[in-house]
Amino acid sequence: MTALPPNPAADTLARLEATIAARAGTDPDASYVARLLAKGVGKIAQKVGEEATETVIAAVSQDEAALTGEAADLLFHLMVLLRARGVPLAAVLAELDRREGTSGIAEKASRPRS
Ligand SMILES: N=c1c2ncn([C@@H]3O[C@H](COP(=O)(O)OP(=O)(O)OP(=O)(O)O)[C@@H](O)[C@H]3O)c2ncn1[C@@H]1O[C@H](COP(=O)(O)O)[C@@H](O)[C@H]1O
Repeated sequence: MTALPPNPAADTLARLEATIAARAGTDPDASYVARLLAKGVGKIAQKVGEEATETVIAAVSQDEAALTGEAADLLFHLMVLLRARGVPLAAVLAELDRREGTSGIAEKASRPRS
């Protein structure tokens, strides 16, 4: 089997997932992650929605640096939301792996008509 090349992006997200897990249940006054998790899924989901909106605004009206920052905020809050719902990053990555090579256009065309 051919070895896969190193994947720094996946490493970064895996480290972030471990940090988020380590913060769960710690002092909310000392950790933003702990504070978010203590607020529950509803509040975290709301934050993800807000960060998604800010990312969209940056994409259409701001520079690359602003978009990069908002995208990082969005990914971070999404990772906290996954933790709050008990969905491991590996499950999301496995779903992306499963989709690899399937054209979005072909997949949509294969859906049963409603
Ligand atoms: N990547 C991040 C990260 N990105 C953004 N943020 C925080 O997310 C918050 C978002 O700011 P906003 O202005 O949108 O939100 P807010 O106004 O403070 O919140 P609201 O009360 O208005 O909802 C800020 O406090 C940012 O500092 C992050 N906080 C933490 N991390 C990572 O999580 C790790 C653990 O952080 P702590 O739990 O704080 O130790 C850190 O070492 C980082 O690796």
